[in-house]
Amino acid sequence: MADGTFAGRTALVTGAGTGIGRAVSLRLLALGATVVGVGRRAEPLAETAALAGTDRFRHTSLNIRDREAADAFVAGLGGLDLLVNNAGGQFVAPATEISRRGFDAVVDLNLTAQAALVRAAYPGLAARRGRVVTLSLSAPERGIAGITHSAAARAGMAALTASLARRWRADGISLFCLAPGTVLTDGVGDELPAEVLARIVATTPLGRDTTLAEVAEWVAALGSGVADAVSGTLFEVDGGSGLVSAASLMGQEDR
Ligand SMILES: CCCCCCC/C=C/C(=O)SCCNC(=O)CCNC(=O)[C@H](O)C(C)(C)COP(=O)(O)OP(=O)(O)OC[C@H]1O[C@@H](n2cnc3c(N)ncnc32)[C@H](O)[C@@H]1OP(=O)(O)O
Ligand SMILES: NC(=O)C1=CN([C@@H]2O[C@H](COP(=O)(O)OP(=O)(O)OC[C@H]3O[C@@H](n4cnc5c(N)ncnc54)[C@H](OP(=O)(O)O)[C@@H]3O)[C@@H](O)[C@H]2O)C=CC1
Repeated sequence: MADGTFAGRTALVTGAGTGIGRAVSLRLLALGATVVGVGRRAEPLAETAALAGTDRFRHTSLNIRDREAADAFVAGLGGLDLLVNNAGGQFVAPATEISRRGFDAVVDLNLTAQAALVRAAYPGLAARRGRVVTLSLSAPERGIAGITHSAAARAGMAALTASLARRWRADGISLFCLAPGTVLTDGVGDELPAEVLARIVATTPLGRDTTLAEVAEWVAALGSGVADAVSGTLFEVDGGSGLVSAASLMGQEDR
Protein backbone atom coordinates (compact mmCIF):
# COMPACT_ATOMS: atom_id res chain seq x y z
CA MET A 1 0.00 0.00 0.00
CA ALA A 2 1.29 3.48 -0.83
CA ASP A 3 2.09 5.97 1.93
CA GLY A 4 -0.82 8.30 2.59
CA THR A 5 -3.45 5.89 1.24
CA PHE A 6 -5.57 6.51 4.33
CA ALA A 7 -4.82 10.21 4.79
CA GLY A 8 -7.99 11.99 5.88
CA ARG A 9 -9.78 8.70 6.54
CA THR A 10 -11.10 7.47 9.89
CA ALA A 11 -11.17 3.82 10.97
CA LEU A 12 -12.75 2.20 14.01
CA VAL A 13 -10.79 -0.89 15.12
CA THR A 14 -12.20 -3.12 17.85
CA GLY A 15 -9.76 -5.08 19.99
CA ALA A 16 -7.05 -2.55 19.11
CA GLY A 17 -5.01 -3.19 22.24
CA THR A 18 -3.63 -6.61 21.32
CA GLY A 19 -2.60 -8.99 18.54
CA ILE A 20 -4.28 -8.49 15.20
CA GLY A 21 -6.19 -5.36 16.26
CA ARG A 22 -2.98 -3.67 17.32
CA ALA A 23 -1.13 -4.67 14.12
CA VAL A 24 -4.01 -3.44 11.97
CA SER A 25 -4.20 -0.16 13.89
CA LEU A 26 -0.48 0.49 13.52
CA ARG A 27 -0.58 -0.30 9.79
CA LEU A 28 -3.55 1.98 9.16
CA LEU A 29 -1.86 4.75 11.15
CA ALA A 30 1.33 4.30 9.11
CA LEU A 31 -0.80 4.73 5.98
CA GLY A 32 -2.13 8.03 7.31
CA ALA A 33 -5.46 7.08 8.90
CA THR A 34 -6.99 8.42 12.07
CA VAL A 35 -7.74 5.29 14.10
CA VAL A 36 -10.25 4.99 16.91
CA GLY A 37 -9.27 1.90 18.91
CA VAL A 38 -11.55 0.23 21.42
CA GLY A 39 -11.36 -2.75 23.77
CA ARG A 40 -12.45 -3.50 27.31
CA ARG A 41 -9.08 -2.90 28.97
CA ALA A 42 -7.47 0.53 28.98
CA GLU A 43 -3.90 -0.70 29.53
CA PRO A 44 -3.33 -2.57 26.23
CA LEU A 45 -4.92 0.29 24.33
CA ALA A 46 -2.50 2.70 25.99
CA GLU A 47 0.37 0.40 24.93
CA THR A 48 -0.84 0.55 21.32
CA ALA A 49 -0.99 4.34 21.64
CA ALA A 50 2.60 4.41 22.90
CA LEU A 51 3.72 2.25 19.97
CA ALA A 52 1.78 4.42 17.54
CA GLY A 53 3.34 7.63 18.81
CA THR A 54 0.79 9.80 17.04
CA ASP A 55 -2.30 11.68 18.18
CA ARG A 56 -4.11 10.18 15.18
CA PHE A 57 -4.68 7.14 17.46
CA ARG A 58 -7.58 7.79 19.83
CA HIS A 59 -8.64 5.08 22.25
CA THR A 60 -11.51 4.36 24.58
CA SER A 61 -12.50 1.45 26.82
CA LEU A 62 -15.64 -0.10 25.38
CA ASN A 63 -17.25 -3.51 25.76
CA ILE A 64 -18.83 -4.15 22.37
CA ARG A 65 -21.29 -6.52 24.08
CA ASP A 66 -22.70 -3.53 26.00
CA ARG A 67 -25.16 -2.65 23.27
CA GLU A 68 -26.27 0.77 24.57
CA ALA A 69 -22.73 1.96 25.17
CA ALA A 70 -21.55 0.65 21.81
CA ASP A 71 -24.43 2.25 19.90
CA ALA A 72 -23.87 5.61 21.59
CA PHE A 73 -20.12 5.47 21.02
CA VAL A 74 -20.39 4.65 17.33
CA ALA A 75 -23.07 7.28 16.76
CA GLY A 76 -20.74 9.85 18.32
CA LEU A 77 -17.99 9.12 15.79
CA GLY A 78 -19.86 10.59 12.81
CA GLY A 79 -18.41 9.79 9.38
CA LEU A 80 -16.56 6.49 9.22
CA ASP A 81 -14.42 5.21 6.34
CA LEU A 82 -13.64 1.80 7.80
CA LEU A 83 -14.96 -0.45 10.55
CA VAL A 84 -12.62 -3.31 11.48
CA ASN A 85 -14.71 -5.81 13.43
CA ASN A 86 -11.78 -7.58 15.04
CA ALA A 87 -12.76 -8.11 18.69
CA GLY A 88 -13.76 -11.74 18.97
CA GLY A 89 -12.75 -15.13 20.22
CA GLN A 90 -14.00 -18.25 21.91
CA PHE A 91 -12.95 -21.12 24.12
CA VAL A 92 -12.16 -24.63 22.91
CA ALA A 93 -14.51 -27.31 24.20
CA PRO A 94 -16.41 -30.33 22.86
CA ALA A 95 -19.91 -29.32 21.82
CA THR A 96 -21.52 -31.39 24.57
CA GLU A 97 -19.52 -29.52 27.22
CA ILE A 98 -20.54 -26.04 26.16
CA SER A 99 -23.14 -24.66 28.55
CA ARG A 100 -26.04 -22.50 27.43
CA ARG A 101 -24.34 -19.42 28.90
CA GLY A 102 -21.04 -20.34 27.26
CA PHE A 103 -22.69 -20.78 23.86
CA ASP A 104 -24.58 -17.51 24.23
CA ALA A 105 -21.46 -15.60 25.27
CA VAL A 106 -19.52 -16.72 22.20
CA VAL A 107 -22.42 -16.09 19.81
CA ASP A 108 -23.00 -12.71 21.42
CA LEU A 109 -19.37 -11.65 20.96
CA ASN A 110 -18.82 -13.05 17.47
CA LEU A 111 -22.20 -12.45 15.88
CA THR A 112 -24.76 -10.38 17.77
CA ALA A 113 -22.43 -7.66 19.06
CA GLN A 114 -20.48 -7.47 15.80
CA ALA A 115 -23.70 -7.26 13.79
CA ALA A 116 -24.99 -4.50 16.09
CA LEU A 117 -21.76 -2.55 15.55
CA VAL A 118 -22.16 -2.79 11.78
CA ARG A 119 -25.75 -1.60 12.13
CA ALA A 120 -24.73 1.29 14.40
CA ALA A 121 -21.99 2.30 11.98
CA TYR A 122 -24.33 2.38 8.97
CA PRO A 123 -25.06 6.14 8.94
CA GLY A 124 -21.36 6.99 9.35
CA LEU A 125 -20.33 4.48 6.69
CA ALA A 126 -22.99 5.67 4.26
CA ALA A 127 -21.80 9.27 4.70
CA ARG A 128 -18.29 8.26 3.57
CA ARG A 129 -19.02 5.29 1.26
CA GLY A 130 -17.09 3.28 3.81
CA ARG A 131 -16.04 -0.34 4.21
CA VAL A 132 -16.36 -3.06 6.83
CA VAL A 133 -13.80 -5.81 7.41
CA THR A 134 -14.80 -8.51 9.90
CA LEU A 135 -12.15 -10.93 11.18
CA SER A 136 -13.38 -14.51 10.84
CA LEU A 137 -12.19 -18.11 10.88
CA SER A 138 -11.35 -20.29 7.87
CA ALA A 139 -14.31 -22.08 6.36
CA PRO A 140 -16.75 -21.65 9.26
CA GLU A 141 -19.60 -22.95 7.10
CA ARG A 142 -17.77 -26.27 6.73
CA GLY A 143 -17.62 -26.65 10.50
CA ILE A 144 -14.82 -26.46 13.04
CA ALA A 145 -14.94 -29.21 15.65
CA GLY A 146 -13.85 -27.95 19.07
CA ILE A 147 -15.25 -24.47 18.54
CA THR A 148 -18.74 -25.23 17.25
CA HIS A 149 -20.22 -22.13 18.90
CA SER A 150 -17.69 -19.86 17.24
CA ALA A 151 -17.99 -21.57 13.84
CA ALA A 152 -21.77 -21.05 13.99
CA ALA A 153 -21.36 -17.40 14.94
CA ARG A 154 -18.73 -16.70 12.27
CA ALA A 155 -20.84 -18.42 9.60
CA GLY A 156 -23.67 -16.14 10.69
CA MET A 157 -21.45 -13.09 10.36
CA ALA A 158 -20.37 -14.21 6.88
CA ALA A 159 -24.03 -14.53 5.87
CA LEU A 160 -24.83 -11.12 7.34
CA THR A 161 -21.88 -9.63 5.45
CA ALA A 162 -23.08 -11.10 2.15
CA SER A 163 -26.67 -10.03 2.81
CA LEU A 164 -25.74 -6.44 3.66
CA ALA A 165 -23.28 -6.23 0.78
CA ARG A 166 -26.17 -6.64 -1.65
CA ARG A 167 -28.35 -4.03 0.01
CA TRP A 168 -25.75 -1.46 1.06
CA ARG A 169 -23.99 -1.43 -2.29
CA ALA A 170 -26.51 1.26 -3.20
CA ASP A 171 -24.91 3.42 -0.49
CA GLY A 172 -21.40 2.66 -1.74
CA ILE A 173 -20.59 0.49 1.27
CA SER A 174 -18.48 -2.67 0.79
CA LEU A 175 -18.31 -5.41 3.41
CA PHE A 176 -15.83 -8.27 3.65
CA CYS A 177 -14.82 -11.06 6.01
CA LEU A 178 -11.16 -11.94 6.38
CA ALA A 179 -10.23 -15.37 7.73
CA PRO A 180 -6.58 -15.68 8.71
CA GLY A 181 -4.93 -19.02 9.38
CA THR A 182 -3.09 -19.43 12.65
CA VAL A 183 -1.68 -16.07 13.71
CA LEU A 184 0.73 -16.51 16.59
CA THR A 185 -0.70 -13.86 18.92
CA ASP A 186 -0.75 -13.97 22.72
CA GLY A 187 -4.52 -14.47 22.45
CA VAL A 188 -4.31 -17.69 20.46
CA GLY A 189 -1.46 -18.83 22.72
CA ASP A 190 -3.73 -18.44 25.75
CA GLU A 191 -6.47 -20.38 24.00
CA LEU A 192 -4.55 -23.37 22.60
CA PRO A 193 -1.58 -25.30 24.03
CA ALA A 194 1.70 -24.82 22.15
CA GLU A 195 1.74 -28.42 20.87
CA VAL A 196 -1.76 -28.07 19.42
CA LEU A 197 -0.80 -24.81 17.75
CA ALA A 198 2.35 -26.41 16.33
CA ARG A 199 0.27 -29.31 14.95
CA ILE A 200 -2.24 -26.93 13.37
CA VAL A 201 0.55 -24.96 11.70
CA ALA A 202 2.35 -28.14 10.55
CA THR A 203 -0.80 -29.53 8.93
CA THR A 204 -1.58 -26.29 7.14
CA PRO A 205 -1.06 -26.99 3.42
CA LEU A 206 1.51 -24.18 3.15
CA GLY A 207 3.12 -25.43 6.37
CA ARG A 208 3.26 -22.08 8.06
CA ASP A 209 1.34 -19.56 10.13
CA THR A 210 -0.21 -16.36 8.79
CA THR A 211 1.84 -13.38 9.93
CA LEU A 212 0.48 -10.30 11.66
CA ALA A 213 1.94 -8.17 8.86
CA GLU A 214 0.03 -10.19 6.26
CA VAL A 215 -3.25 -9.82 8.11
CA ALA A 216 -2.71 -6.09 8.60
CA GLU A 217 -1.89 -5.59 4.92
CA TRP A 218 -5.00 -7.50 3.84
CA VAL A 219 -7.22 -5.44 6.12
CA ALA A 220 -5.63 -2.23 4.83
CA ALA A 221 -6.07 -3.35 1.22
CA LEU A 222 -9.71 -4.31 1.68
CA GLY A 223 -10.31 -1.07 3.57
CA SER A 224 -8.59 1.04 0.94
CA GLY A 225 -10.89 0.21 -1.93
CA VAL A 226 -8.56 -1.90 -4.07
CA ALA A 227 -11.04 -4.77 -3.71
CA ASP A 228 -14.14 -2.75 -4.50
CA ALA A 229 -14.91 -4.92 -7.52
CA VAL A 230 -15.82 -7.46 -4.83
CA SER A 231 -18.19 -7.25 -1.89
CA GLY A 232 -19.76 -9.66 0.57
CA THR A 233 -16.91 -12.18 0.25
CA LEU A 234 -15.02 -14.13 2.91
CA PHE A 235 -11.32 -14.13 2.03
CA GLU A 236 -9.33 -17.05 3.45
CA VAL A 237 -5.75 -15.88 3.98
CA ASP A 238 -4.85 -19.06 5.76
CA GLY A 239 -2.21 -21.04 3.90
CA GLY A 240 -4.98 -23.42 2.84
CA SER A 241 -5.87 -24.44 6.40
CA GLY A 242 -9.57 -24.12 5.62
CA LEU A 243 -9.14 -27.13 3.36
CA VAL A 244 -8.08 -29.36 6.27
CA SER A 245 -10.53 -30.91 8.70
CA ALA A 246 -10.45 -29.05 12.01
CA ALA A 247 -11.30 -32.30 13.78
CA SER A 248 -8.10 -33.89 12.56
CA LEU A 249 -6.19 -30.79 13.61
CA MET A 250 -7.55 -31.11 17.09
CA GLY A 251 -6.66 -34.79 17.22
CA GLN A 252 -9.71 -35.44 19.34
CA GLU A 253 -13.26 -36.65 19.00
CA ASP A 254 -15.83 -33.91 19.27
CA ARG A 255 -19.27 -34.77 20.57
C1 LIG B 1 -10.27 -25.93 17.28
C2 LIG B 1 -9.30 -25.95 16.18
C3 LIG B 1 -9.14 -24.70 15.38
C4 LIG B 1 -8.68 -23.56 16.23
C5 LIG B 1 -8.34 -22.36 15.43
C6 LIG B 1 -8.50 -21.18 16.32
C7 LIG B 1 -8.06 -19.93 15.66
C8 LIG B 1 -8.63 -18.82 16.41
C9 LIG B 1 -7.91 -18.05 17.16
C10 LIG B 1 -8.54 -16.97 17.93
O1 LIG B 1 -9.71 -16.75 17.92
S1 LIG B 1 -7.45 -16.01 18.78
C11 LIG B 1 -8.45 -15.09 19.93
C12 LIG B 1 -8.09 -15.55 21.24
N1 LIG B 1 -8.82 -14.93 22.30
C13 LIG B 1 -9.95 -15.47 22.74
O2 LIG B 1 -10.51 -16.35 22.13
C14 LIG B 1 -10.49 -14.97 24.03
C15 LIG B 1 -11.94 -14.83 23.86
N2 LIG B 1 -12.67 -15.19 25.03
C16 LIG B 1 -13.52 -14.33 25.54
O3 LIG B 1 -13.57 -13.20 25.13
C17 LIG B 1 -14.40 -14.83 26.63
O4 LIG B 1 -13.78 -15.85 27.35
C18 LIG B 1 -15.77 -15.37 26.11
C19 LIG B 1 -15.55 -16.66 25.36
C20 LIG B 1 -16.48 -14.42 25.18
C21 LIG B 1 -16.66 -15.57 27.34
O5 LIG B 1 -16.78 -14.31 27.97
P1 LIG B 1 -17.72 -14.06 29.27
O6 LIG B 1 -17.06 -13.01 30.12
O7 LIG B 1 -19.12 -13.85 28.87
O8 LIG B 1 -17.56 -15.43 29.95
P2 LIG B 1 -17.81 -15.95 31.39
O9 LIG B 1 -18.84 -15.12 32.10
O10 LIG B 1 -16.51 -16.15 32.04
O11 LIG B 1 -18.43 -17.38 31.03
C22 LIG B 1 -19.65 -17.49 30.32
C23 LIG B 1 -19.93 -18.97 30.16
O12 LIG B 1 -18.93 -19.53 29.33
C24 LIG B 1 -18.36 -20.67 29.98
N3 LIG B 1 -16.95 -20.83 29.61
C25 LIG B 1 -16.00 -19.88 29.58
N4 LIG B 1 -14.81 -20.41 29.27
C26 LIG B 1 -15.01 -21.76 29.13
C27 LIG B 1 -14.16 -22.86 28.80
N5 LIG B 1 -12.85 -22.68 28.56
N6 LIG B 1 -14.70 -24.07 28.72
C28 LIG B 1 -16.01 -24.28 28.95
N7 LIG B 1 -16.89 -23.26 29.26
C29 LIG B 1 -16.37 -22.04 29.35
C30 LIG B 1 -18.47 -20.32 31.45
O13 LIG B 1 -18.37 -21.49 32.23
C31 LIG B 1 -19.85 -19.69 31.52
O14 LIG B 1 -20.86 -20.63 31.49
P3 LIG B 1 -21.58 -21.16 32.85
O15 LIG B 1 -20.52 -21.89 33.61
O16 LIG B 1 -22.09 -19.96 33.58
O17 LIG B 1 -22.66 -22.06 32.35
N1 LIG C 1 -4.87 -15.44 16.19
C1 LIG C 1 -5.42 -16.29 15.31
O1 LIG C 1 -4.84 -17.34 14.97
C2 LIG C 1 -6.74 -15.99 14.71
C3 LIG C 1 -7.55 -15.00 15.17
N2 LIG C 1 -8.78 -14.77 14.59
C4 LIG C 1 -9.66 -13.73 15.07
O2 LIG C 1 -9.01 -12.48 14.98
C5 LIG C 1 -9.46 -11.63 16.03
C6 LIG C 1 -8.28 -11.12 16.85
O3 LIG C 1 -7.57 -12.23 17.35
P1 LIG C 1 -6.19 -12.10 18.18
O4 LIG C 1 -5.60 -10.76 17.97
O5 LIG C 1 -5.41 -13.30 17.86
O6 LIG C 1 -6.73 -12.29 19.65
P2 LIG C 1 -6.75 -11.36 20.95
O7 LIG C 1 -7.34 -12.19 22.03
O8 LIG C 1 -5.41 -10.72 21.15
O9 LIG C 1 -7.72 -10.21 20.50
C7 LIG C 1 -9.03 -10.05 20.92
C8 LIG C 1 -9.22 -8.57 21.18
O10 LIG C 1 -10.60 -8.31 21.30
C9 LIG C 1 -10.82 -7.53 22.45
N3 LIG C 1 -12.14 -7.89 22.97
C10 LIG C 1 -12.57 -9.12 23.34
N4 LIG C 1 -13.82 -9.05 23.80
C11 LIG C 1 -14.20 -7.77 23.69
C12 LIG C 1 -15.39 -7.07 24.00
N5 LIG C 1 -16.45 -7.70 24.52
N6 LIG C 1 -15.44 -5.74 23.76
C13 LIG C 1 -14.36 -5.09 23.24
N7 LIG C 1 -13.22 -5.70 22.93
C14 LIG C 1 -13.14 -7.02 23.16
C15 LIG C 1 -9.70 -7.87 23.42
O11 LIG C 1 -9.40 -6.79 24.28
P3 LIG C 1 -9.98 -6.69 25.78
O12 LIG C 1 -9.74 -8.03 26.38
O13 LIG C 1 -9.21 -5.58 26.40
O14 LIG C 1 -11.42 -6.36 25.61
C16 LIG C 1 -8.55 -8.11 22.47
O15 LIG C 1 -7.86 -6.91 22.23
C17 LIG C 1 -10.47 -12.45 16.82
O16 LIG C 1 -11.76 -12.22 16.31
C18 LIG C 1 -10.01 -13.85 16.55
O17 LIG C 1 -11.01 -14.81 16.78
C19 LIG C 1 -9.21 -15.51 13.53
C20 LIG C 1 -8.44 -16.52 13.03
C21 LIG C 1 -7.16 -16.86 13.59
